[in-house]
Amino acid sequence: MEIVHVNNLQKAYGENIVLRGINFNANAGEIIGVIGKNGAGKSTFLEILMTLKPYDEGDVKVLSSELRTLSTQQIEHLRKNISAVLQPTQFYKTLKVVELLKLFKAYYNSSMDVEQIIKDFKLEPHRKKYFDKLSGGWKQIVSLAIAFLSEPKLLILDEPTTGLDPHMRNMLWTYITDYNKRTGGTVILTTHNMDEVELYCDKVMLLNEGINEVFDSTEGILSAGYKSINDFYLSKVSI
Ligand SMILES: Nc1ncnc2c1ncn2[C@@H]1O[C@H](COP(=O)(O)OP(=O)(O)OP(=O)(O)O)[C@@H](O)[C@H]1O
Repeated sequence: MEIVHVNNLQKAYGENIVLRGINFNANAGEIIGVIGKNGAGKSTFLEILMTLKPYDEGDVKVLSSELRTLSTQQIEHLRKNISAVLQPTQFYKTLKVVELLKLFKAYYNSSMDVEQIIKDFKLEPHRKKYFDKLSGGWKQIVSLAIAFLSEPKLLILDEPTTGLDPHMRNMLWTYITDYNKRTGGTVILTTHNMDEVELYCDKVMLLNEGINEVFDSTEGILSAGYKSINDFYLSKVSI
């Protein structure tokens, strides 16, 4: 089942043409890594999928809805089935971690167990701390835990592991892959860590000069003769 379908997507900020014709699709249950150098347009692409940014040309279908044709109400409905963690946030100043998780559980009407989430994300020592007072990495972990709490069909993560220590990075990837196996949820993420892409992603989209220069399975790329995804990236992308 197709979860996302993108055809000839184009997006400019004024004179700066960032996306020049992206073709992309994500099927149910896939984990897809979007890679490319700083400023390539990865976040812009994810924000469009998340219905947070308008685009200039092309078709973008998410969970069978063509974004351009949706009313505000339909967009709100669609957003309930998508979860996203974009760049780390500074809100929720006055709530403790456990209160935040309970609040979002109620908001999403989620059947997930908050105590299990606290355990899975190693949040026990931080449960009574104010979100505002957590370190950057732990804020990110809490934001990720909240994203999973909605049991989304589509999860969009912008550099989810940046700033996490190796144990937390490992914990997050274990959670993502388990979630994906358990629920069949689709995950689209950006990262600059090519080892993670190689280990955990089914498919890779390389954004370069505004187009999807490569969109292939991780295995397909490796079987083309590259030693690693890092090797592939360095060969394909110039500074
Ligand atoms: N709101 C905005 N207004 C104007 N230009 C923007 C805006 N957001 C992004 N850009 C520009 O669009 C281009 C792509 O930015 P984007 O953040 O999508 O890239 P990225 O691949 O996610 O980069 P990075 O890896 O550094 O996070 C950059 O040239 C950036 O300056």
